[in-house]
Amino acid sequence: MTDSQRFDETHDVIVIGAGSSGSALAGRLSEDAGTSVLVLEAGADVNNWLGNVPTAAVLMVPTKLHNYAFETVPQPGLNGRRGYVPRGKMLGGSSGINAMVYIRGQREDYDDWAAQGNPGWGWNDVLPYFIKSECNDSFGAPLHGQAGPLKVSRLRSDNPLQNAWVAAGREAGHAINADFNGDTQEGIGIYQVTQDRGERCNAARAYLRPHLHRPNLRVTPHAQVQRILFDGRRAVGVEFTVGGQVRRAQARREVVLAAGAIQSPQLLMLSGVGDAAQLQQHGIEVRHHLPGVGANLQDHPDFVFGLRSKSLDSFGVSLGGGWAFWRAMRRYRAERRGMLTSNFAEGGGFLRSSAQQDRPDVQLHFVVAAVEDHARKLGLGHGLSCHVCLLRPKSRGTLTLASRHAADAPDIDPAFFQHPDDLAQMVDGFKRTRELLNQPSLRRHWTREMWGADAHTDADIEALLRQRVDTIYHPVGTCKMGADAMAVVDAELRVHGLEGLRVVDASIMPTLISGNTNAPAMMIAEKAAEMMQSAARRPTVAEVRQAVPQA
Ligand SMILES: Cc1cc2nc3c(=O)[nH]c(=O)nc-3n(C[C@H](O)[C@H](O)[C@H](O)COP(=O)(O)OP(=O)(O)OC[C@H]3O[C@@H](n4cnc5c(N)ncnc54)[C@H](O)[C@@H]3O)c2cc1C
Repeated sequence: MTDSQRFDETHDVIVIGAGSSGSALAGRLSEDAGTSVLVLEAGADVNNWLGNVPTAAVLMVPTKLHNYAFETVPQPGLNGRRGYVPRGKMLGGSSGINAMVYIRGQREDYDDWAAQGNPGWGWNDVLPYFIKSECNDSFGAPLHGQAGPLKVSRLRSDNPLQNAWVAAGREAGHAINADFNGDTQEGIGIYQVTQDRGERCNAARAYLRPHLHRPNLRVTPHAQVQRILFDGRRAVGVEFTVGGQVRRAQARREVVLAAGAIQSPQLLMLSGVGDAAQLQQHGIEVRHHLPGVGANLQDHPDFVFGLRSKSLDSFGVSLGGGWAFWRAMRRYRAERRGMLTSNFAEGGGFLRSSAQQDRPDVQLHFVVAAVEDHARKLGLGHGLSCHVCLLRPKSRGTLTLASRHAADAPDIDPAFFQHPDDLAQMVDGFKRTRELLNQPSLRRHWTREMWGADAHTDADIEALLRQRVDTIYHPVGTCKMGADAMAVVDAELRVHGLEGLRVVDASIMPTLISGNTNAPAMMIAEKAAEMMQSAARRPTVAEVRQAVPQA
């Protein structure tokens, strides 16, 4: 008996996961009334204050509320500590809990993808899809879009600490950058955010919810896909659980994995696609030996400076802070402005860690709150933070199965600091960031460094980094696009060696981009939607034969 028998429902395309990429893909594909699309999402539809008020993310990022809250395996480079890997579990996926920073990356990132054997993915190729996706309230042509579904706006938090950040950048000798997605990324400035008039604009709000009335679009929350079903080498559907029932849906044209960089490779492996030896260890029948599945995991290693502050413009636990928050709630209700619209990481920067770098290699996030251990540790008082992360790490990790069940976490190993250059570059980045934090305009807003104040020599700083570095939430690369033996998908995002199956999410990035990964995940989906639509319109071999009179 083949997998293709006994289906409960049939659609043209099945999209697994309604995160940043899955929502964008399904929204675009269903614009064609002739294409029926089923979206299966393991999480809920969080269309309430928790999903919409920007600051509410602080309740989800450190907890299991609409968040898988995974952990890494112990990291030898981090003194054996386990890292924290939050991932959104809802319509909108990780864009439902992220910091809303709108960044595309650097031109060279995408030109590198193309040079690695991925035609059609250079900067000039992908820019139109960023523009198509974007509705920017401040910047327009030629680099920005103002008619797309993703609302991108200036922050409405009106926090005076932003001025201190920019002034300190100037004092430290950095260029001031009004648009990190403009001609150049380098410099210090204030981030633009994916917000719609003061509310979070996650991928579901941008691409899915406005179209739920479409008869050809079915979105099923609380549906966890267990495996992809095959008929020979062709993906023909999926098996999923919803409301305690096991169901099977058939895909007439394609199954698309958009479950993100952690769960897309996991589901491929659970479906028998991956490294044969690893699958056999778990007793999984090998459908197709593809050793790159789960390899090539890359993530941004990140250090956070914690700064004690007395400023009531920062978030904190105090009597004065409580009063400020109360007033901010009233303002938010009336105007959708003020403190509650903060994305916390308001100030930004892209710097070269040293003169040897020919383009920015570290990114800063200046946070108007003291963040310790991903906000899992809360203390009394107020504070500020500054993240410094390495943009193009050389370490390569893996994602492997821990069990045969989709509901279990896989083993996530980003291999932080496995490559020695990463640590050395971060030491330089640390020093440049500390220099900036000590400029007079900013220095007057904080009283002391909360940890690491006595780290001055390179050896001290290295030890501090090993003690405290963790991810800044940008895992990619586990189903990498390419043409080499370790590639999982080709440049049209079709899984090598199989039919009717694509991967469309952050896992296909062959190398990590220089910045936050939400807008790129949507760009990937925008491009994939066009590729899938034109593939569907392409005549089959049989149609071509029929059209050409045979001699
Ligand atoms: C805390 C945090 C802060 C971040 N901050 C920023 C930021 O400020 N700016 C930025 O650009 N990027 C940020 N990012 C990163 C960015 O949000 C992600 O890179 C992006 O959302 C990834 O998109 P994706 O489509 O690949 O995966 P996701 O958006 O994670 O979507 C995957 C979806 O698949 C679903 N799924 C998984 N398994 C199954 C299954 N078996 N069956 C059905 N559904 C399944 C999940 O529930 C999820 O909804 C942040 C991420 C986090 C976690």
